[in-house]
Amino acid sequence: MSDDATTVIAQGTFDVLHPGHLHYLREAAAMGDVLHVIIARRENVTHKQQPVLADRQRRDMIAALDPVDSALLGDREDIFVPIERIDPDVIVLGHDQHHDEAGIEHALTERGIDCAVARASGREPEFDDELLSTGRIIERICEQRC
Ligand SMILES: Cc1cc2nc3c(=O)[nH]c(=O)nc-3n(C[C@H](O)[C@H](O)[C@H](O)COP(=O)(O)O)c2cc1C
Ligand SMILES: Nc1ncnc2c1ncn2[C@@H]1O[C@H](COP(=O)(O)OP(=O)(O)OP(=O)(O)O)[C@@H](O)[C@H]1O
Repeated sequence: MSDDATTVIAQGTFDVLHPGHLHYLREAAAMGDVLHVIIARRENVTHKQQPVLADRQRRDMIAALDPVDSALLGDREDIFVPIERIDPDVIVLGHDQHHDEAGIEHALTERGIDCAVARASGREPEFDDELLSTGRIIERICEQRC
């Protein structure tokens, strides 16, 4: 890849995969030439229930998806460590992620990382019963199989 390639970072938990994840990763990939995806460590998922699936399993599934050039497990302590290493041009936040653009931009500037922060769009269900949320899929499994 040439030096003027645009490098993009997406990130998330990606527990049980669904088409909303694909929508986000396709949109992130379309913002540049190379897409790196950071997979949140289980211990750092504190804003909702922790993932059912192991860190490596979630990473390996994301790595196999077409829009993704590389998938890596996040840092355990400092979310800016992988960003410093990858040195992206754009970080894409998911449509519903609790991180705010201004806060991330401020932290990047403080660390001397020159990088834009963008927000992806959300994808709505295209047919009745399409589930676009890991939490909802797990609820459905519990309702129908437990
Ligand atoms: C720019 C950025 C970088 C991140 N890097 C890491 C990381 O290195 N390690 C980690 O465990 N979590 C990291 N995270 C946090 C997770 O992705 C975080 O849990 C995220 O909010 C998951 O949201 P989701 O469950 O809505 O996908 C990062 C988040 C952002 C916004
Ligand atoms: N329906 C959707 N449309 C667009 N992006 C989505 C959709 N669902 C998830 N994403 C994005 O995918 C990334 C990973 O999402 P995450 O792993 O939190 O899945 P989730 O289905 O939202 O989980 P949960 O239901 O537990 O909140 C995030 O950036 C999130 O915004």
